[in-house]
Amino acid sequence: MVDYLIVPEALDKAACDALCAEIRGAAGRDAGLLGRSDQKPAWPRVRRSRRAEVSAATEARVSGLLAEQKAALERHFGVVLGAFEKPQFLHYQEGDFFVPHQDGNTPLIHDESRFRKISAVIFLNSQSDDPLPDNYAGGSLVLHGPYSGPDLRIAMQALPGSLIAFRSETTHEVTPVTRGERFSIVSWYRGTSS
Ligand SMILES: O=C(O)CCC(=O)C(=O)O
Ligand SMILES: [Fe+2]
Repeated sequence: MVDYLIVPEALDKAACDALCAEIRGAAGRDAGLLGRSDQKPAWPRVRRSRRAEVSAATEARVSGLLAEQKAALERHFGVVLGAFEKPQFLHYQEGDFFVPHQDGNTPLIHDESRFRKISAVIFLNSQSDDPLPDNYAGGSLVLHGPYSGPDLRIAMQALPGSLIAFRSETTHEVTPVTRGERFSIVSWYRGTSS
């Protein structure tokens, strides 16, 4: 079993469309690992996507939304959460991907990521095999089963505006985008001790 929560329509369609347009037009750079900018060259075999620099107003709006969701996530996962990290605004183009990984909260890696308890992803546009200019194919967010059921794979349905939350130690990946552009927002809620 994989423990995850779907919050439908955390953002409405108009807000999603505006965010996609802003991300597409914003300056950006390769998204590093752990959001670090000191990894040069980028890690093209592990992850390929662009992290956009959106306006302060947009970032504040999304941070407000993440703050609003905190209580529901605490209830669902049975954890007490502290602050969340600065949201990242991601743009994947054809061929972009993120290999299977964990975002944090694993005992093996003693870095900043150990403070992450819950990962949140907000989808901003739709995945569909029916080609339309604002949707994409491929680019599935897939959650992997735990040690007790490692073969399990759960592909999340990308409905614009829905927020997906899962424990940060859950292995997950973004499969390569095969058509179009994919837009998402990610952030991580930390525990209370950091
Ligand atoms: O873009 C996504 O759907 C998820 C990205 C991700 O897994 C990450 O940034 O850690
Ligand atoms: Fe991730």
